[in-house]
Amino acid sequence: MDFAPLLQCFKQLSLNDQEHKGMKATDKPDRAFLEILFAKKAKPSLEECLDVCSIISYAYPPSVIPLAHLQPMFISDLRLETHHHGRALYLKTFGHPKCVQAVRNAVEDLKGDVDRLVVYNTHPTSPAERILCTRLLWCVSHLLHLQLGDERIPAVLRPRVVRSYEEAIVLKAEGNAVYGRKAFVEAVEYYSEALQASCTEGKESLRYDLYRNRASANLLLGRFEGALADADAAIIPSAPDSGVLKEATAKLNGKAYYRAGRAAYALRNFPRAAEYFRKGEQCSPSGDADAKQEVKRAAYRLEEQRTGRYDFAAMSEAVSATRNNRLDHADFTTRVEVRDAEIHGRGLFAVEALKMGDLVLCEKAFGVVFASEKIKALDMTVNLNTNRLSLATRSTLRLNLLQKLSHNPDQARAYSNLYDGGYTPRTPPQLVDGLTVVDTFRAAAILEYNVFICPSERSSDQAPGKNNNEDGSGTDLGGSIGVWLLASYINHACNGNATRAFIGDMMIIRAVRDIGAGEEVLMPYINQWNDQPATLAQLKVEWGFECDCKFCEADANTTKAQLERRKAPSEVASRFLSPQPLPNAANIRKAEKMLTELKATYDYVGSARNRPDLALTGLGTWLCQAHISASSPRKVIACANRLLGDLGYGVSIANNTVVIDHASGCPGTSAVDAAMYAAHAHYSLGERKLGGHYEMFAERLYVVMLGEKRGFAERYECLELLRA
Ligand SMILES: C[S@@+](CC[C@H](N)C(=O)[O-])C[C@H]1O[C@@H](n2cnc3c(N)ncnc32)[C@H](O)[C@@H]1O
Repeated sequence: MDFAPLLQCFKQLSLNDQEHKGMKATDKPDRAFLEILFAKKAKPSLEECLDVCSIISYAYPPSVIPLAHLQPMFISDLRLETHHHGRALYLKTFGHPKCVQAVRNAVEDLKGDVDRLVVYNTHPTSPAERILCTRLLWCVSHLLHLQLGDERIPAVLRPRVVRSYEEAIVLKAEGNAVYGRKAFVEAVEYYSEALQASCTEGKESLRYDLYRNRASANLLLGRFEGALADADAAIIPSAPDSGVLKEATAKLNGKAYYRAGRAAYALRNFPRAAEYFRKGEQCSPSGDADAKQEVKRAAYRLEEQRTGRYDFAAMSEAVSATRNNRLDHADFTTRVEVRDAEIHGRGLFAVEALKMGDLVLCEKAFGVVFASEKIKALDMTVNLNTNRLSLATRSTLRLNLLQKLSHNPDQARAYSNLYDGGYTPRTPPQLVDGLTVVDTFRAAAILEYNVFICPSERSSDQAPGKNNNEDGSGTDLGGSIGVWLLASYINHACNGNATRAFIGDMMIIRAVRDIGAGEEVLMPYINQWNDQPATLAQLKVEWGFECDCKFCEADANTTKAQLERRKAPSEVASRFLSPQPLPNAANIRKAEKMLTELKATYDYVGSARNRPDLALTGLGTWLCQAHISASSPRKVIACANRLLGDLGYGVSIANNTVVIDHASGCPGTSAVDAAMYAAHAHYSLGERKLGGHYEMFAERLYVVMLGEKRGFAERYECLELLRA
């Protein structure tokens, strides 16, 4: 579908709006109208319903000036299409919030003037009440939500400030009540208010309770950095030496350590998590069972992190058994590091020598949205800055990430280090008035250069040989999609030395050939290496660069006359293969002739010179299969070796040993198939050792491409009989 006209239309609308820049709005709603519009149970208006598209407007930098230094302003000062830099607008909501794409409510300012406030970039699953509820006060510059007791609230709007210990107790009880109803955002607010109040000397136990409770609510909201800080603050440093009080303190500390451990675990700080869980375990005389379990779990993660040893079969099984593709595993990153790259900006480099098939990196998604997940429809996002339009999953991922970043400043900083396509100005995430200010425009730009498409469950589900759009490459229109922080530093090469596969939200990157210590890790962003024009066009459009790898260089050196000569035999071969012809002698002769003609149009196929086209590998594969049908194992072996050669894998056999040089191979199902045809032909001739060498190579390549062995035995089951 061509979205260009739609995009153009949005751009034009935005330009039209610019004509009113600096003017005062003349069509402001009055209070009576707003009271009806935001009455309890009021239906969304037609205008609100038509707002089915989120528009990322022309970018402007976020406000990073603390509230104390902003000049107050009023609704009457607002001007159309104008960013009121350096100003703050204090508003109080007075309607019932509605959530239609964005969250809306009626607001009034200090003079009693009214208007509608619409907040975008909220998560689609957050109820409107959480975002613009009636008991909140807002300052609008960037949106800063002020607690009721906040002294920055102008006196006229300021509600009574809770100061006494007794009031703090009431607030804590209210917090607990809303927590019980799973209203965790509100619970955090109550606990925070109570914390402002409960500063009375000698009442510290209330503070510990409040921090501990807030840690729990923050944990459930995914605000892990806040949860960790709260849980830390909830740890009671000194306890009486003995007696009931000692026991009670240990119990409370056990809870605090447990929550701190869970937050650290969620932040993937496994050593720290393990430490907290261990301390939690020690708080109970018989050893807390939950904490014990968590100590064990953290130990597994530490082991994965240290050794890179994962039980991929079990991970894959877990995805099927639980239907949960968000896996609980650590990252393995010790074999690589980020450095300045020759090709472009930063890249990822091997810090030790790696062999073909070795794990380069295994990483859990920083953020991911699976197509299979029920997404409350956010239909479309149009980015006027990058001229891109994204659908369901990508829009949801953007909102998820914004939530994660704005509540976890350290994670926001890690995300903000990723490539942003040269976005300016580069405002780093920073804490202003206790909030992490995230430049949402830049965050969206970063997303566009760093997303990977992933399969719904795992790479091995894909039917091998099919170039379906679930291989972690290419453009998506609503498919599963995610961001992997470290993998994002990997630069592209069509003939890269690594490739990626997925199990759930874990990205598994393996070496497709040996990689020297200090060598840059490169992988193809798009895996359709046999369609060069499409690949290059996509790289240009999506990632903004032209590839100059060895393949592309060879392609660029291919003359027009050569391409012209290749066109006809390539088309003839494609027609011959679709539908697959009968494997009789006449067709075999025909295929051999076509293959010779096609190969004559290449200077040199394989060995990283020219990428072999689909017709060529198709003919090679068909010939192997035809000779299997004709029970001609020697011919199968010859054809399989030729196909492997055309794919860049040099095969040599000496002293009853097969050596496959994979230094310049094009990894793919065709190569795995070819090796397996050769393996089974040798088995059928009783040459078990030679067959075994081919099979080992095939299996290794299969795991490189799909991340695990699952499906390998089934795929080659029919050939298996020959080995017996
Ligand atoms: C996911 S980032 C890779 C990391 C990036 N080089 C960095 O400095 O953070 C993707 C961007 O890297 C650049 N890039 C990747 N591979 C490249 C290549 N082969 N040639 C030129 N630029 C490349 C492009 O600008 C692309 O949009």
